[in-house]
Amino acid sequence: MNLILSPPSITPPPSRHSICTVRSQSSPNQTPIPTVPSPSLPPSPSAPTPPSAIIIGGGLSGLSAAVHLHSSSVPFLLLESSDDIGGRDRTDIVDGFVLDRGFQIFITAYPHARRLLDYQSLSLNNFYSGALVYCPDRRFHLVSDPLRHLPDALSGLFNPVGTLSDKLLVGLTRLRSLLTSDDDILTAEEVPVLDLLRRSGFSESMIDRFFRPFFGGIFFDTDLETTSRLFNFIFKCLASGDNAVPSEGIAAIPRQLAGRLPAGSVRLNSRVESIEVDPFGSPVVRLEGGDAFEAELGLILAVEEFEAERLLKIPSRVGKERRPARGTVCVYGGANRDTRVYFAADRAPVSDPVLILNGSGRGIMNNMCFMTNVAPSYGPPGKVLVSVTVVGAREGTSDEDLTTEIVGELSGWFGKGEVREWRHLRTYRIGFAQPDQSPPTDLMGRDPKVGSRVYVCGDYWSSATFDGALVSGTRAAKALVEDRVLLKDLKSS
Ligand SMILES: Cc1cc2nc3c(=O)[nH]c(=O)nc-3n(C[C@H](O)[C@H](O)[C@H](O)COP(=O)(O)OP(=O)(O)OC[C@H]3O[C@@H](n4cnc5c(N)ncnc54)[C@H](O)[C@@H]3O)c2cc1C
Repeated sequence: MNLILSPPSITPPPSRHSICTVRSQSSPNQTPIPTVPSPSLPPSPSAPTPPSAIIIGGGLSGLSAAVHLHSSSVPFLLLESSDDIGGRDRTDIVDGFVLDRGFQIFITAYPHARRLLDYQSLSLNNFYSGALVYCPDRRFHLVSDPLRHLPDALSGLFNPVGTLSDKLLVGLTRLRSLLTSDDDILTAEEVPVLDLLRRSGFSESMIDRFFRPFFGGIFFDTDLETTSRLFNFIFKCLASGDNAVPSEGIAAIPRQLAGRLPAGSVRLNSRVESIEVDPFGSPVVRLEGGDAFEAELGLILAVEEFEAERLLKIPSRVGKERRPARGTVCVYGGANRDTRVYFAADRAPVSDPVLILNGSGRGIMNNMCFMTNVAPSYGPPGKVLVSVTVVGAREGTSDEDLTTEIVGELSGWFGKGEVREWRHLRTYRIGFAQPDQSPPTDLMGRDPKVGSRVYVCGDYWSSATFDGALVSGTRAAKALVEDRVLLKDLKSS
């Protein structure tokens, strides 16, 4: 059944029987889950529970929706298919090293994150404001934020990472972004980042040595096809905040949100197989295995774009041309691909907490970093965590070949003797890192309400950033709460 009903209407649902627990069809020993029966499930007479909203997906968007519902006293159940919350923001501990599932940087100036998260308890560790660029001359050159590292910026004015005028242009772009409101940035006329940079007057060497690896690493898009709106938004956030990682890894962010939720409101290992609508007009979600939950108060779909399309049975970008996916990422909705390789070393050849970019035009590494320079907690005492990012999942290359290639490149950068002792820890291949964000985009966020009591959120619904995911989840939950208030008013009038 197609769940996208247009236009959405708010009508009081017919009165119904009492709420009951669902009967598990798959595992009789499982603890009963509070819900109401779907049309095909006979109502159980036991354990009446109050009606609730359902959230599908425990990534940042689902969790921020959950936090808002909870603060609005709307009971809910969050269903997450995997074995933990966090979605794309998860962290593993391997041999005492803290490994984020893909290199991720949290920008403290993200406007919604600022309001929602408690930064102090995340114990953030900042990166150097700038980057070290490995250039075609086989040497490292520093690009620095002049407002935070003036002496470094001055001494780098004539280095080969772009021209003097490029460096002045960076300052100008920084100033312009700070003077423009977020709304204006997110709704401005848009072009691909590459066009914007060329039109702005940046030289090809500045683009190739700095912007391509830097923003290409952020968007997993070294062709720089991503929208200029997102570029300007990120540029502004970088100019007004810090790049950081929590001491306990990126998963500390979703964990903080989950920590605010009532006990029992999150159910893991619960993959939603389908969504239906019951005779009362309530969405009913059915899990793999047969359990069903009625979303009497509303359903918030907080899954990846391709999964939302599967569950809603329609393309999410209705009325918009479907953009070709990059590389072989088409199966995931035009998302970019990302591969991460971690190495462990006894000492880091660079001691600063700086991101290192591959501006040489050679090799497969896009950027790398000695994570323990940024956050010592990322490694056991006396050890260094090295992380390397390659844009694209490189599916045709085995882990072993990839590691050999990267070790060869690192040896060229730092010397064979330095790299010889590094030990491979783990490789993450992430087929779906981010949705395609090339123009046309709607980064202000689309209307989360897509049907009667059905709301959608997720990074693809606004911007593929932590902030975009968080803000879209809050918006979906707000829409659900507002509809409930309207519904109450209608009932009482
Ligand atoms: C490697 C990598 C690096 C990144 N770096 C940055 C960065 O530096 N800065 C930045 O701002 N952003 C970054 N991002 C983007 C950011 O992580 C995402 O935009 C954000 O986490 C998306 O959150 P979400 O809730 O929209 O989706 P997700 O995190 O994908 O959450 C969706 C959840 O739904 C669950 N789910 C799916 N289907 C079902 C189902 N049928 N039933 C139940 N549950 C289901 C999934 O298991 C998942 O937990 C990065 C992403 C990756 C992968």
